Amino acid sequence: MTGPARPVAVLVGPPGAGKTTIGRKLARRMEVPFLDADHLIEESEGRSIPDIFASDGEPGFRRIEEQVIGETLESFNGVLSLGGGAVLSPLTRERLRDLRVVHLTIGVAEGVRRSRGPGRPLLAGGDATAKYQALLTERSPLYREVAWTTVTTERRSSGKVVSDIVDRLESGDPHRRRGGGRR
Ligand SMILES: Nc1ncnc2c1ncn2[C@@H]1O[C@H](COP(=O)(O)OP(=O)(O)O)[C@@H](O)[C@H]1O
Ligand SMILES: O=C(O)C1=C[C@@H](OP(=O)(O)O)[C@@H](O)[C@H](O)C1
Ligand SMILES: [Mg+2]
Repeated sequence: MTGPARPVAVLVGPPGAGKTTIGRKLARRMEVPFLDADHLIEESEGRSIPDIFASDGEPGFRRIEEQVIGETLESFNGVLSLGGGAVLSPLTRERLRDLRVVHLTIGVAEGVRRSRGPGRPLLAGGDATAKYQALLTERSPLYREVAWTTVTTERRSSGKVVSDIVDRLESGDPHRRRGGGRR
């Protein structure tokens, strides 16, 4: 008997940590499908993320995000990358419990640098570093709460990061370090 399809891995972490980039490469490496929650939201709404923030505000965006992630987690069997703020929802955190959740980390300076541009309304305007730092302070405990494993992307190529994640998923050991076994 087979249970319901479950995601192979779910990627969480702050903006610019590399969830979308690494998630796509991880899926390719593992030969499973890839989905990005922000893309699913844009598709189902027919609007861009900045447009949704502008017309519905952050609370409106969070409601849509929670619903889209919930639906996807029920049926999807592949790699799913979430948006950086998805873990703010207690219901989403509950739904992530017992899944292979990969927490990608990044330092403030590099995180800010990688998150520049019009696509991320939460960090637009004002002091991006202060905003990013505040966001990390609020969310770091939440990322840690849902994480099965944690991997840094600071000064590391996406290929290396993907290899680490694959090693951990395949061995079932969330603390496995490369070099200690199969490469
Ligand atoms: N390991 C990495 N090293 C350097 N740059 C990266 C790395 N991973 C992602 N990036 C770059 O950082 C930016 C943000 O990546 P993205 O995958 O959109 O992050 P997220 O989805 O976590 O916000 C992109 O320009 C991407 O090319
Ligand atoms: O951190 C956040 O609250 C957000 C992060 C974005 O996704 P990425 O983390 O993929 O940039 C996107 O969901 C939206 O702009 C809100
Ligand atoms: Mg992303």
